[in-house]
Amino acid sequence: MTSAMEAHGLAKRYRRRPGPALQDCAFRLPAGRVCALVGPNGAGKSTLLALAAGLLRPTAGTIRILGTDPASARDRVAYVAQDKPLYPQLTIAETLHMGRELNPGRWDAGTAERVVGTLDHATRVRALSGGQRTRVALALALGKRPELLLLDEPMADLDPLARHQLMGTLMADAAERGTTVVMSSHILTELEGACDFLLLVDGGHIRLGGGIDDVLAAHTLVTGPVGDLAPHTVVESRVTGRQLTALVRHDGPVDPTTWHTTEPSLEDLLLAHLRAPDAPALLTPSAAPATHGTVAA
Ligand SMILES: Nc1ncnc2c1ncn2[C@@H]1O[C@H](COP(=O)(O)OP(=O)(O)OP(=O)(O)O)[C@@H](O)[C@H]1O
Repeated sequence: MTSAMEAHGLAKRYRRRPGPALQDCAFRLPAGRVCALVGPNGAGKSTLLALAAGLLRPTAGTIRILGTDPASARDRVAYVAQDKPLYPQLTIAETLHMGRELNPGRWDAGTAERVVGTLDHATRVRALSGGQRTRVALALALGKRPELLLLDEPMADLDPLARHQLMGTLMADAAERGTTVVMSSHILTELEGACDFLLLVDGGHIRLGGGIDDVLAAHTLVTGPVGDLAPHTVVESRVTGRQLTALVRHDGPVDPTTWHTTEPSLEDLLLAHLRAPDAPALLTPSAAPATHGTVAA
């Protein structure tokens, strides 16, 4: 399957920042997936999205977008940055007109209008609330009919109803067109139902990558007496009295006579990894980049 995004040894260092914001990132996002990009504040999520959009250049390594370099893919990619840059003096109608002019042959006026919803098209962008601006920025992005949609905390300033409605529009549109979506967010409930792929970035590194079902299936929540969990890899463990609770990456079945096991939720998985920064990284096969000399089909 073709890759929407593929990184090898990707690093980004900012001039006024002592350490790199991203370091040694290698992963692959297959085309057609809806990817949750998660990680704590300052992890490097926005940096990764800006590199993918071609707005930043890597300090080291490469990032390929839709099989080419980010600058060459720009027509096929839409990016909604956290600060949603729009022209404040334009009206909504003029902004949508600009979208049509900038995307000849691609522009989907119907989708853009649907995302704008009931907002008065004569209103200037500077008179819109933060959430209303988000609508207009998303309308520009979806109207472009991108093959890859990069969204940096897109729903953060929307009210719950608008968020629910816009997520519905976004996901229906992506499913219909087979758009690849990468969406960063701190709201796990927002991501859990919508996304089928996961990238966890922490401290500038990719900690987890792969189909959400595959990543979850690689882990087990274990409770039982304090003891040795070998040969399983313990991501995080806590002891309360004589009881041990652990998230493990299992190596074969976990002994049911000693341990009580349950499947972790996405939240269990992410929190355990964030609390245990030294746990080894995991990329499932679908997230592993092509090795040198092979080409991802
Ligand atoms: N233009 C810049 N100059 C210097 N340092 C920067 C710049 N942009 C980001 N950084 C730093 O790079 C690191 C990664 O930032 P980034 O914005 O990518 O994180 P993030 O995961 O998107 O965070 P958040 O969840 O808070 O939005 C942070 O330590 C940040 O301070």
